[in-house]
Amino acid sequence: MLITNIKGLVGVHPKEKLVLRGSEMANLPVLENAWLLLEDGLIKDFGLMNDIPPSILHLPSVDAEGKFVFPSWCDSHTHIVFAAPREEEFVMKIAGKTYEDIAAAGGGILNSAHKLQQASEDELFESASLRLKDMIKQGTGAVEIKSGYGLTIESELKMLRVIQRLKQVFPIPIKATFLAAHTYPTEYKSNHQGYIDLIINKMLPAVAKEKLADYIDVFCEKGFFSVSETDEILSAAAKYGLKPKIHANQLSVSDGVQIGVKHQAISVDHLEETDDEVLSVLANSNTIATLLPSCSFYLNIPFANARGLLNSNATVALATDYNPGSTPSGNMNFVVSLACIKLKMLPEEAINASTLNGAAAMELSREMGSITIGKKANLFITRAMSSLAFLPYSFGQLQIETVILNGEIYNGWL
Ligand SMILES: N=CN[C@@H](CCC(=O)O)C(=O)O
Ligand SMILES: [Zn+2]
Repeated sequence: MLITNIKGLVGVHPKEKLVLRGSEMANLPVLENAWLLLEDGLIKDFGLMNDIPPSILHLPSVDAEGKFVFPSWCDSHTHIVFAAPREEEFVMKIAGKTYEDIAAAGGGILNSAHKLQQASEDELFESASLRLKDMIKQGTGAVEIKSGYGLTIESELKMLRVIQRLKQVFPIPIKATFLAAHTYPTEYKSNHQGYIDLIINKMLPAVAKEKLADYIDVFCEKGFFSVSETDEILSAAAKYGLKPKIHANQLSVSDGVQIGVKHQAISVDHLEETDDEVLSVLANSNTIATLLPSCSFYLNIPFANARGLLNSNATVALATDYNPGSTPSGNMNFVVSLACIKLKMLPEEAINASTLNGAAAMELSREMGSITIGKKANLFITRAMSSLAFLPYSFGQLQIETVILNGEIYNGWL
């Protein structure tokens, strides 16, 4: 497929650029008045319309006059396998209850776990597929999905098998993360070590045997998993080659970021509570700071200090956190808008954080995240737009006209 007359071909990073940090993130290379050639599911070549080789002019082509072509969004933090939404908690929040109040009253993650334990693998697969299709239509072309609503060995494995089926069926790269350490099941409320032993001695070997996970995650937070409990779980997971991507500093300052960096986490995610120590630990670190501004928006909690992280030369990615409790939305376009409006990221920084750095937060940036020859042809074409900044500016409005996956137009066929 040939795409011609592209007003702006966005994110033409060189092949060797696999992640961007600090001030580099403001550099988003855009080729104006360009063509793009896709072949065998990959990006084959691109250039300026003035120099288009006559030998390719006969190929079937899409005219993108006035439009921008972006690499697909890479959403590196989601929980899209769940049995039921939780809009009753939404109403409780409007009436003044906090996320912690709801969790303490048996709502929250335990509520989702209870419902998921009753659901069949097929039901979970169907509902997660619908969510994933919606995300793809909104421009997402690679995704990470976590377990963590099972909390028993059977149900955690059930969730991970659903993610494995999604991997087999969907035409986009998917990474699976094992998050049994999401909260303590009621029966282990006063026996934390009992649940940790279950994770370490029973769940981890079973997950590893079936090769069901790419990463390990822990919700390191007051009232959930302490820093030393997180340390113990990450050490055990390392024996199975599972690298961490952890939840840290969402509701309070802890040493969650420090413990993640100690274990060479791929990413530490949330960081709504970003103190100076977090900034200095992540400065120049290889661990990516993944920010989830639609979670802050929905829960009315602080927004992460993205500018502080960028000024500290950290590596910042953006993701949705799509889940039924804290972020019932998988729309990366909205995340990019919020990053500009609330995190004060420039459009260029927010787009890099949602493409190349999002891919890096799933160890996918050799194949995804930029318009680079040889990468997967997962991309989208916008409507005609006046400029690049129009996309985040027009928040809540879908500017995507055509989604292309593996070099083919996606029609929501699945
Ligand atoms: N914080 C932990 N996990 C999810 C929320 C889970 C839930 O409320 O169901 C999050 O990332 O926000
Ligand atoms: Zn999360």
